[in-house]
Amino acid sequence: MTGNETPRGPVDSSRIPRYAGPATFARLPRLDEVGRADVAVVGVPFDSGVSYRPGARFGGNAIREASRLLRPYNPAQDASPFALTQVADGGDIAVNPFNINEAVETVEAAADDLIGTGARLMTLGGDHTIALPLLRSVAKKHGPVALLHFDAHLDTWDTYFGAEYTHGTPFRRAVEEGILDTSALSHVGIRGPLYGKQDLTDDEKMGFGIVTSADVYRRGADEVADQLRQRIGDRPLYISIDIDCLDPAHAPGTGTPEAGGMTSRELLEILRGLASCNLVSADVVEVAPAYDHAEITSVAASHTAYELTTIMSRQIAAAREENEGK
Ligand SMILES: N=C(N)NCCCC(=O)O
Ligand SMILES: [Zn+2]
Ligand SMILES: [Zn+2]
Repeated sequence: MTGNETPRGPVDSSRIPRYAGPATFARLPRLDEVGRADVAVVGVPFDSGVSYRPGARFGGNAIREASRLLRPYNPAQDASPFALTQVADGGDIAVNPFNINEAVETVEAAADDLIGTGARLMTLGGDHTIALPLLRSVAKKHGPVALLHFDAHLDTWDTYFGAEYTHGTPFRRAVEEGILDTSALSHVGIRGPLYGKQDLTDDEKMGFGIVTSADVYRRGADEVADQLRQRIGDRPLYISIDIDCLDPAHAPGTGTPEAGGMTSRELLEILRGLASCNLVSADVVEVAPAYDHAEITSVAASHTAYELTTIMSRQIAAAREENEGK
C-alpha cells in the first residue's frame, strides 16, 4: 500500500454479528481481496514436530475464531492498527504433515513470497518447528535478526529421535545457520525441568540470555521490557511466542504445559513495552485447541497477535510518514 490508499479494515461488528461468516483474523479482509498487505496474518497448520501432545495444527483457526471479538482501536498502544496500514489474512500455508523436511521448505518458500511483496508476517502456528523456516526467510531480507523468544522451554535442544527439525530444536538450528544476531537473543518465561544442567550451558554458549517466569513475577513487566529493549536496541527484531510461556491456568490448550508460568497480563504488558522496537515479523505458536477450555488459550493468543500486529502497523505507518516528509 502507498500512503494514498485507505486500508480496508475489519467487518463492522455493530452491523454484522461477530459470529457470522467464516473467520479471518480480527475479521480482516482476506489477502486475495486486497491484493497486498503491509502485515499479513498467516496460519501454518503443522504439528508433526511435537514431542508430546499433538493438536497445534488446529491452532491457527482456533485463534482466528477467538479473534472475532477483537476491536479496531487498541487503547494500550493508542492506535488503530487496521486503519494505519493494510493488515490482511493470508490464509494458511498448506504443508505436508508426513514429511517434516518438506514442510519446513514449504513454509520458507511461502514466507519468502509474502515477505517479497514487502509484507511483515504475523504467523499463527502450528508447533514451534515453524519458527526456523520463518527466521530463515526474515534473515534473507534483513540479515541476522535479534530474537525475543517467549516460552517455558529453551527450544535449543539438539535432536529428538535423531530428527533435526522438531519443536524443541528450532533455535539451535537457527544459531548454527547464522541467521540470528547472537548479541541480542533472549528467552522469556523459561521454567520447569530440563534434561540436565548442560542444557543451560549450551544455551548460554549460543548467546541466549534467560528471563525466567519467576524473574518476570519478581521484577515486573515494565522492568523486564526496559531491559529487553536495551539489549535489542534498533536491530531488526523477530518475536516468537510459544503460548506455553503462559501458565497452564492462562493457556491450558497447549501440548507441553509447565506449571508456574506468566500471566497473560504480564505477557501483553511486556509486549507493549517493546512497541518502539523494530519488529520485522512475529509468530504465535503451540495453541492446541483440543486441550483448551472456553477458548482461554486462543483468546490469549488472539490478543497476543493483536499487540504484535499493532506494533508492526504503527512502525510501518511511522516510517511511511517520515518518508513522505522528506
Ligand atoms: N516447543 C515446545 N512447546 N516444547 C518443546 C518441548 C520439548 C521436550 O519435549 O522436551
Ligand atoms: Zn514451549
Ligand atoms: Zn516452544
